[in-house]
Amino acid sequence: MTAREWAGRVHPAGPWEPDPGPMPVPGGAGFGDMIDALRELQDTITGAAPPPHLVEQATRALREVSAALKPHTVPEREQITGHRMDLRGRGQTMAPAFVPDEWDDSRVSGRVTFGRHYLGGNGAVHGGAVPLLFDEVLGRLANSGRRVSRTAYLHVNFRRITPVGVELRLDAKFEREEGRKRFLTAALYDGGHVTADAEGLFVALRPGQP
Ligand SMILES: CCCCCCCCCCCCCCCC(=O)SCCNC(=O)CCNC(=O)[C@H](O)C(C)(C)COP(=O)(O)OP(=O)(O)OC[C@H]1O[C@@H](n2cnc3c(N)ncnc32)[C@H](O)[C@@H]1OP(=O)(O)O
Repeated sequence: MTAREWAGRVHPAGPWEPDPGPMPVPGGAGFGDMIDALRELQDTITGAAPPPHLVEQATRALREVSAALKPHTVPEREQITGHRMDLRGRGQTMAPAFVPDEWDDSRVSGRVTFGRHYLGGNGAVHGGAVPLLFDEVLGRLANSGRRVSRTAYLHVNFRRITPVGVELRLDAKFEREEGRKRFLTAALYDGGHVTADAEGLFVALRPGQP
């Protein structure tokens, strides 16, 4: 079973928890640990001011890891990152890992922490990383139990700074559907305060549309 076929399996409990079934998981049970280690590395490198000799040592070590993995490069449909729905953040590090707590096909509520990697400045998350998180969560909700759609627009309001290193709550809602158009909203909370909110239009793809 390829990673993409595996991603299509949905747990009876809901679309945010796929049913692994009796199968060897693509990448094995440890794939998520590798991705967590990569997240940690991104945060650590972002925050580090190491001496030059340590920079050279780290560069060599990173190149060694890349060289070991490169022979295992696969086409997109067999790629594991982004397809392992059982893992935090679908097993990718592009967006911060969203951890769903409650969900159905019309709403999801969960937690997220932007690590140091996502720092813009003065303790605030980069203004490009917040829409990335909204697109990830709204996109996944838009497609939950429905035909695949793509983001047509995503409007984001930055209400106050989104702090780095703080656990935040994100609530997202499927508002309505008009033909192929799906309208969704979301808000990101630091305690009782909204730091950013979003409205997105997702358009269901026609057969054969990329
Ligand atoms: C498969 C295995 C996967 C396994 C793993 C699963 C992972 C699952 C988790 C995914 C989580 C990440 C989710 C990320 C989601 C993205 O980020 S997708 C990437 C970013 N988006 C894109 O690249 C989209 C690029 N744009 C397009 O492809 C096309 O413009 C679209 C959006 C498909 C629409 O084009 P179209 O199909 O030709 O539709 P069109 O007839 O023009 O418009 C249809 C309707 O929408 C309206 N509309 C279209 N665009 C707009 C707009 N910008 N503003 C207002 N109205 C608009 C039209 O006016 C029209 O309205 P009506 O006339 O019907 O009232």
